[in-house]
Amino acid sequence: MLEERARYTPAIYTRQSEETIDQMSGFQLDHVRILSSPHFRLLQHKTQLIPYPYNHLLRNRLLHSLEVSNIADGIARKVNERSTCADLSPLELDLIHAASYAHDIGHPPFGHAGERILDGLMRSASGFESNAQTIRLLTQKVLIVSKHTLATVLKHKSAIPLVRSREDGFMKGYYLESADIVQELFHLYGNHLPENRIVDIADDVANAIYDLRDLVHFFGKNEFLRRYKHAVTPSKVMECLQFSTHERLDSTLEIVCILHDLENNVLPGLLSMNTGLETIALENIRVSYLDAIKVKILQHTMQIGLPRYQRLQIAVTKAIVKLCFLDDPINFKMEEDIRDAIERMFHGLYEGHVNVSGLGKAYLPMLEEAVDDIAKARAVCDILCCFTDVEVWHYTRKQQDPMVFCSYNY
Ligand SMILES: Cc1cn([C@H]2C[C@H](O)[C@@H](COP(=O)(O)OP(=O)(O)OP(=O)(O)O)O2)c(=O)[nH]c1=O
Repeated sequence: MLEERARYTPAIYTRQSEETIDQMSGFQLDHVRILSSPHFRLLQHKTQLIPYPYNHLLRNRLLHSLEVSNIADGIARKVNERSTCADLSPLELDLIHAASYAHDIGHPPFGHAGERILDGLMRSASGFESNAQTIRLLTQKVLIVSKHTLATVLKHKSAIPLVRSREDGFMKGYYLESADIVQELFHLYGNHLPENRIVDIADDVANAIYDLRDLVHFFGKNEFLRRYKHAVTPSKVMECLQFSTHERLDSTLEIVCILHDLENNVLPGLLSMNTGLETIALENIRVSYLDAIKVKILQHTMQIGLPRYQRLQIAVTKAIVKLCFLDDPINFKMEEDIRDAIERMFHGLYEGHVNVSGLGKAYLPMLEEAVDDIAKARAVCDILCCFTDVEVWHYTRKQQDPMVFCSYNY
């Protein structure tokens, strides 16, 4: 199975399936291709927020992609109601679903932690960035999708320079190798594609709804509350927001209101430890975001966005996740172990030593075809992204299960 993953090539269609394909819209085809691609399936074994693969109550990247698709669908339907009134053609829901499913397929094992570690290893060759990797994957004849779907998935507007110094921080962008196609996308679709905006908003909203739920399930009610009371104060949230939002904040008053709203209307349901009440709480937040979506149509162009309160709500939730989990010694310790595992696997692949059961040496031809060291390092990243969190962990930890995360004290 791993062998198939590393060497995945597009399906060869029979005459009969070609006819079926002809009957599908281009976006339906994109949707089906992504749904059936191994890269999409692998997301079920990649970290979303908490790298704790055997806790099936926590989200993984696949579940997150489904959440994004669901929320983006809700936003697009709302937009379509407005466009019908304004005599504009409606947005294609298949495109929205295809792009939502595809938006994270470039993520490596262990999600953002894996991304930062690979970026460090790739500093002399443009680094590693998940959205750049998604665009690479979707433009490499590995998983062919339409340009419109590609433009919907593209997150960043500038290229990552080829050479970066060790001291440079993590950089978002697309790889220079994708510059021509990205320019073409800007030329064809401009900078403000409504579908792109919708998937972006849905991505943020999905995290704002479900990240807190993950924290409650990971820590348990009492430990979550202890951390929340200790770490989440209006001034600490304000401090986090200064780095993470462009919104102007003059006082902590708005933050106090948002925290109050969250503590009274969202947390009780999440902390009830009652599936029914939790579902209602999650559904209420989802509906409140969808109701808040603003659609403006000006001279046949569409502006889609959330009001300031909801934008701040998203930023405050990110801050809570950072204060209660991402900046916690538990997470730093996990990241240290993940660093060790990813670095060893990267070097093992580069040197051609990796021989985990199922993969064998199937990846060697990909390395042999690389024309120089930079191409070889990029091929190693491609191959590494075909592994799951647990596989990387097992390769370097002599089959020791990542359940060890369980024993971390908090
Ligand atoms: C920055 C960061 C985010 N996360 C989680 C929090 C959210 O669930 C999710 C997204 O966080 P975001 O900060 O919204 O990151 P992003 O939008 O750049 O990335 P993407 O949508 O591609 O994931 O990742 C981590 O687990 N570790 C991190 O270091």
